[in-house]
Amino acid sequence: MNTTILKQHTSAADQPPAGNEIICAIDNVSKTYTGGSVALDAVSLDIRKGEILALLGPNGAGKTTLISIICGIVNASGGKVTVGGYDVVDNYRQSRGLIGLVPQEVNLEPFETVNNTVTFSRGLFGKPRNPGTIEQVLRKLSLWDKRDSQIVTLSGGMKRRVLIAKALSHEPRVLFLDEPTAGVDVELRKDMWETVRALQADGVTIILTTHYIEEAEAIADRIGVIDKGRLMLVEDKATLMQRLGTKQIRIELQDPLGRIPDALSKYELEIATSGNALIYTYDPTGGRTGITSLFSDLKSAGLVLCDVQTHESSLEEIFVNLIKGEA
Ligand SMILES: Nc1ncnc2c1ncn2[C@@H]1O[C@H](COP(=O)(O)OP(=O)(O)OP(=O)(O)O)[C@@H](O)[C@H]1O
Repeated sequence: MNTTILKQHTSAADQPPAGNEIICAIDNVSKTYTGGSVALDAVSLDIRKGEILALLGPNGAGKTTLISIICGIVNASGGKVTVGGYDVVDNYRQSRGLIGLVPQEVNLEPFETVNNTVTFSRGLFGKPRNPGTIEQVLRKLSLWDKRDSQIVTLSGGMKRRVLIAKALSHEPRVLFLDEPTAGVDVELRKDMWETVRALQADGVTIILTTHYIEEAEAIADRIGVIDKGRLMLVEDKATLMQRLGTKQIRIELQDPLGRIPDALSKYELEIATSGNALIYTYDPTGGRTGITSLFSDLKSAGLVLCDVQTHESSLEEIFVNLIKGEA
């Protein structure tokens, strides 16, 4: 999978519209590790209550560092973060209590039972025992039938769900998933996406980091792109795809074409490698698409069509085009 590298890009559209409740505010956060490695450079981002935000970026971009600062595991070199209005440094206990963190690594006690594992995590947050809440969490993650099973007996997918159950055991309002599907097969990935959507339906705000553009495309409401410690872009997925996406029509021809006839030069047309098809690219947001006149001009030019297919840009194509455009 290609990773993405974008130049700085911010606009009024990046800011949440007024009236949206902010659950986590990240203001001008930087991090330089001992030894001089700059992991984050002036990152500002408001996370909206109830959204699924995907932070997309290549290896070493700074995603884990950002999550670790929000969770109070790593200290920022500069800037400020609040969760539910609590400063993550000055009011660590209150802010951390609102956060569930699902780490990248599966770090479970192999011979402990599912129920004990999740119950123990709740205790770490100083919350009183509440078997009813633990039952709800386990049922939500389809682990109730496995509550008395040892971790070692579970499949990889179930172990990942136990990690989520642990993170939800103290009833947080915000859930961070750090690379939830790194290295897992397609089926498990889709299973994880369903789990994430179900949690959102229950009112949990979800922030996930990923290398996979298709993952962001599949489940995120908003997408942030981090590269080399900078937040390059953050925007609603639908707006992003509409704003930057193009549509294409592939027109299969009865007879191969050597060059585009002069009468058609005003259209953005390419000849497909075989010569048996024309590709017409247009902006779906621009009002007039030019399709009607194109078809009429194709006919006047004596071209006989066999088939027509449409194609819309995927998020990956949008990013690749952006990179090409900025290069
Ligand atoms: N404890 C540390 N000490 C020094 N440098 C670190 C430390 N942790 C991370 N870094 C550096 O900070 C940068 C950002 O790393 P980070 O792990 O936040 O990126 P990431 O986007 O989460 O990457 P990945 O997808 O590989 O997990 C990298 O250059 C990394 O080498």
